[in-house]
Amino acid sequence: MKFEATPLQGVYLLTPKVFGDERGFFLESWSARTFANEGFDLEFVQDNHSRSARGILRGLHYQTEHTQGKLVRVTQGAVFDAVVDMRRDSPTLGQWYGTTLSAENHQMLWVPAGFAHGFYVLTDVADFQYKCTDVYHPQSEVSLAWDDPQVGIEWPLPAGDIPQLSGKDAHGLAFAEAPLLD
Ligand SMILES: Cc1cn([C@H]2C[C@H](O)[C@@H](COP(=O)(O)OP(=O)(O)O[C@H]3O[C@@H](C)C(=O)[C@@H](O)[C@H]3O)O2)c(=O)[nH]c1=O
Repeated sequence: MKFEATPLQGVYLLTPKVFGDERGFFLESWSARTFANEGFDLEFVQDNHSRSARGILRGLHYQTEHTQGKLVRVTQGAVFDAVVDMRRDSPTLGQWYGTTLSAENHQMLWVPAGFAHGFYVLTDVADFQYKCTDVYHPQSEVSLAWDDPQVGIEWPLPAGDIPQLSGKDAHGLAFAEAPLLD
């Protein structure tokens, strides 16, 4: 597994070692030992799997209580995955990072607690799977506006297109109004 730092402290792009043979491929998507060797002592309590159609954007989400670290990957299709630093004392507060995760590149993103997270689906179907370090806590969930101009995420949207959003994500909070995390 290759661990690459991103411009946002604590966020890592991971590229697993893929063993291909005549049967297909094999990879380790999570190994407590491998991550511990890289200095990540993680305990996951929930695994999630969503499926979405092309043009759907989920997010940007975070929880102010039971803040979740997420190890995210795509097992069918491709998405543009994005995170926004919501950590009050972070030198990169309000900055974003995005990358394409796909079933082909097998890459994963480690998103520590303290970030809003979302993704935009680039293929007809995308299966998105992720491990979380804390439980779902809808009472404290925040939807940050995907298109907040102050954050300025450069989503790879076809010109003029608006992504398909859930009701709550269509009314996401502006960054200036969104609660910050300690
Ligand atoms: C996230 C979640 C949702 N649900 C339920 C609530 C709801 O009825 C249905 C769909 O929920 P949502 O619309 O919030 O699903 P979704 O928009 O896919 O939410 C997810 O978005 C991505 C970007 C994230 O980062 C995740 O942490 C999570 O917030 O699933 C759970 O039961 N457990 C969970 O952990």
